[in-house]
Amino acid sequence: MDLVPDFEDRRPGEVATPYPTDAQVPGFRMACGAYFDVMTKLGRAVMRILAVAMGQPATFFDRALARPRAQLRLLRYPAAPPGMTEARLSCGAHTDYGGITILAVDSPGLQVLVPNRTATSNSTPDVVAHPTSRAHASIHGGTWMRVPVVPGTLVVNLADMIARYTNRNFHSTLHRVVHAGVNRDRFSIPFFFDMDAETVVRVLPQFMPGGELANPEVKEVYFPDPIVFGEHLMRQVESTFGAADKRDEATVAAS
Ligand SMILES: O=C(O)CCC(=O)C(=O)O
Ligand SMILES: [Fe+2]
Repeated sequence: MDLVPDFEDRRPGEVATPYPTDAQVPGFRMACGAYFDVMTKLGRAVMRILAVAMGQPATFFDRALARPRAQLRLLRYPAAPPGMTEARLSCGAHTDYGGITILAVDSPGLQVLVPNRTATSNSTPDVVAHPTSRAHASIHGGTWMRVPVVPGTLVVNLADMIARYTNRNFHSTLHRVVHAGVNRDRFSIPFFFDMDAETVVRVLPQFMPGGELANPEVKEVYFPDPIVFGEHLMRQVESTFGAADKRDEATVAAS
């Protein structure tokens, strides 16, 4: 049995889960709205910092973020049933699709892959457990690192478009959730802060091999062609949710 999140605000092609009424859960909707607004402000600030880190003016993303694609998900991973000890994926290995994800978690479970650039005998075989990791053909395994829970902090994951702008000098973090053998629920709140779906994304010249910001070890041009973010999004959503049944078949050992 896999432990998958049992609530999120929407799945592709579906309308958002209706909010409970104020009589049912007083203040819930208002709190979600307030959190969304604060995260949008934070998202803009983080993207400005990221722009500077990418050698661009702080305003680099402003146009693409005039109408951001922002989504808040409220996830609950149910506690493992009594007696279940097997380690199974609660959320299969994947990368997020757009700009950044700002994540609040209440308990451990999130793991990120620290990739090897070149093949070694220690390569982790289950990196290919999820269809979207096809995008990671150049990553020859790596080590799953447990992300510590530090009260009062948020986790920021870089997503696919940042890897594209930087020719993978900045990674779009491959991550998964392992919440098994734990007898209490886990809650997490990812806020996906992405550019307008019409944004055209191409590798910045500074990150091309030999470019002034490029790691000399990165010799390959991973993304020769520009893409429209919305098209990437559609493809990834189809491959992720279309294959959801197969997604978590692989049993994983938490490293
Ligand atoms: O629950 C988590 O910690 C991560 C969730 C996640 O990666 C996602 O929803 O994309
Ligand atoms: Fe994610």
